[in-house]
Amino acid sequence: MSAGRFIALEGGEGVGKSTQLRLLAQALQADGHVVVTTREPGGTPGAEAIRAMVLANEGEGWGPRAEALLFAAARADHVDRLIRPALERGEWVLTDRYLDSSRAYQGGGSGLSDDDILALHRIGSEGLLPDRTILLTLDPEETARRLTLRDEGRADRIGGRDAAYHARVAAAFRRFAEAEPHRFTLVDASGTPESVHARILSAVSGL
Ligand SMILES: Nc1ncnc2c1ncn2[C@@H]1O[C@H](COP(=O)(O)OP(=O)(O)OP(=O)(O)O)[C@@H](O)[C@H]1O
Ligand SMILES: Cc1cn([C@H]2C[C@H](O)[C@@H](COP(=O)(O)O)O2)c(=O)[nH]c1=O
Repeated sequence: MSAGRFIALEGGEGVGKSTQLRLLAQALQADGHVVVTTREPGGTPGAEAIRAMVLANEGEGWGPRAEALLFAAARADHVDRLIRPALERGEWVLTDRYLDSSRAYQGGGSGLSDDDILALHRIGSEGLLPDRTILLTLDPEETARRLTLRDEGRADRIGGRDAAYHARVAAAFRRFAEAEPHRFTLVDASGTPESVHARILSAVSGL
């Protein structure tokens, strides 16, 4: 059996991660691979329950530390019950967000240290990292246009944070990608879904 591969799609709100995850899964399946598609927070019943708690607009929400712990707990369940078993079966796992979202949002956006986020990941998920992380980048104006068309002004608790928060998130993603080029590939998310898909295919061709 060939080894499984683990790919994460990352980036800010509405850059096209879910759209590209679907297209990549279809291409890999057409190539004969068994593909598991999933998302964070979520992917298992426990992690989806945490998703509902952290993203709901009702109630007073969570402080940055509680939020980071909840995302790490959701990830621990996701890794333990879905991601590792699929990789051990030799399947390809494609996830819409993973650890670098915690580093960018709870770290870059909310001010927790990167060391603390990585410590939670070591404890929760034994530090499991993707084979490749595709960071989709898009200018804020085009992102806003896509989100307005999709959401018509509705946003969840984190998506609804102000522009300065999301600018810090985007800057943090870029810093990580520049600091860890062996792990990240930056992909321009502008243009048609098909043209972005072609860039992603070339980014994963080495796998
Ligand atoms: N290349 C593209 N050009 C124009 N519109 C696009 C493109 N890719 C995706 N879209 C549209 O933009 C919106 C956001 O895309 P999508 O839901 O895939 O983004 P996302 O990054 O997964 O969002 P979120 O972070 O909220 O989960 C959707 O309405 C989608 O149809
Ligand atoms: C994994 C993860 C996610 N988030 C935030 C990012 C988004 O605002 C939501 C997820 O919803 P989407 O449909 O993927 O946009 O949660 C976060 O803050 N930290 C994380 O670790």
